[in-house]
Amino acid sequence: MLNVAIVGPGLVGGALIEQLVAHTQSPRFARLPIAVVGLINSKRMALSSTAFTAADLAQWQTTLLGDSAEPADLSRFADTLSAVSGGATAVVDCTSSDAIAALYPSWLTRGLHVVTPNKKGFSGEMSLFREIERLASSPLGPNVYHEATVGAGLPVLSTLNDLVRTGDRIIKIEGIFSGTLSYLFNNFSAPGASHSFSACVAVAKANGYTEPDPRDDLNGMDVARKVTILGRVAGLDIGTDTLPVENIVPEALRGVSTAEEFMERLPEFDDHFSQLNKEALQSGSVLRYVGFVDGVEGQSSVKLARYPLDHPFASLKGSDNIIAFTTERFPNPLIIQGAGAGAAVTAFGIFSDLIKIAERFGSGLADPKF
Ligand SMILES: NC(=O)C1=CN([C@@H]2O[C@H](COP(=O)(O)OP(=O)(O)OC[C@H]3O[C@@H](n4cnc5c(N)ncnc54)[C@H](OP(=O)(O)O)[C@@H]3O)[C@@H](O)[C@H]2O)C=CC1
Ligand SMILES: N[C@@H](CC=O)C(=O)O
Ligand code: NA
Repeated sequence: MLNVAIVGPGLVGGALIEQLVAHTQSPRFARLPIAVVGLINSKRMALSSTAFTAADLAQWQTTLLGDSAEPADLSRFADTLSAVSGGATAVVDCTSSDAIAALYPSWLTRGLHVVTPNKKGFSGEMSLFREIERLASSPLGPNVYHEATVGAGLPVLSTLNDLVRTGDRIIKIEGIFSGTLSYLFNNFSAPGASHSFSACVAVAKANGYTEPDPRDDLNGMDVARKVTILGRVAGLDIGTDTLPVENIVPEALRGVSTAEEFMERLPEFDDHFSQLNKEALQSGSVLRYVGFVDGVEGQSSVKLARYPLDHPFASLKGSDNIIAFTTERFPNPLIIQGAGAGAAVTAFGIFSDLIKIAERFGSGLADPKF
């Protein structure tokens, strides 16, 4: 049995719970049993010594967290999880919190596996990244998987890891790494497109593509974090503090205090973005927000660029990401493309990581008991 505890069940964590419930109810997956044993948000927590029932999980907001009398206490949450006997236990961090990412070493030290779509632990302080890597490197010790941190559920990090571990040399990785910015520019910057910039941002937010605070997408930091993660997995000493990052948030909007105020005031700047777009279209190009990992010259960057209409980046659809790996073995790049944001595809990436752990550690083991 693989026991799963979810920190921060929001949009993505909620979709994961739905997928896990469908899994537990399907006889096809009986060989890979997964049980949800804990949930915690910033206010409350719920833990079960025998795994939550599918009926309770179907209404987790009310039945499990809403009705729980237990205040959130991350330290007691981890203590209880590490006392589970029977099976392996994975903590899934579905927050975007730096403070939660800083707890991964303590969870790993207690033998808890970590799976997460949260980019902070892998793109923040290099010392934290290295500590996580060190603790996850012991052959029989706990695992860390974070496929959903880049390209949501697309198999980007598993592919990169396989290239690196089999001795290929990464020359460059370039692409469109943000579902939000892909959706935004695919719909805003195309011949004949008539949507305003702010309206496209509002739809990306409503579709669940943006970060909890959409300024993290528009200021380039979300893409910078992904470029950092790719670079570090490829073995580069790279960080968001030194990476050149183009922030497309207009100067006058950078100081607003809340995400709500930012969204309210964004339409004031539609003319500014229309002008940028007009200039690109007049030169036979479209605008696309791109990231670039340079494995050779150390010139990685994140920026808004113009691409001619016949370039593959110019014809992307929806929230698609496109990631092109140029390596010694793949001088014509190995390309991965598909939806790079949204709750269901992100939860799929987390779930597929959990299945890897269940295959290695969980099957055939006893049911959970605290
Ligand atoms: N949306 C997408 O397409 C993708 C998202 N991701 C990543 O997935 C993660 C989750 O995103 P999303 O689901 O949209 O975010 P949400 O804001 O919907 O959910 C985040 C949850 O985290 C909880 N939380 C915040 N701080 C804490 C804390 N200190 N302790 C416990 N719980 C906490 C919040 O709880 P409360 O309500 O109590 O504050 C909330 O339920 C982010 O890291 C994001 O970058 C990655 C790939 C794609
Ligand atoms: N906000 C991000 C979500 C996934 O990482 C994006 O738009 O790509
Ligand atoms: Na991915």
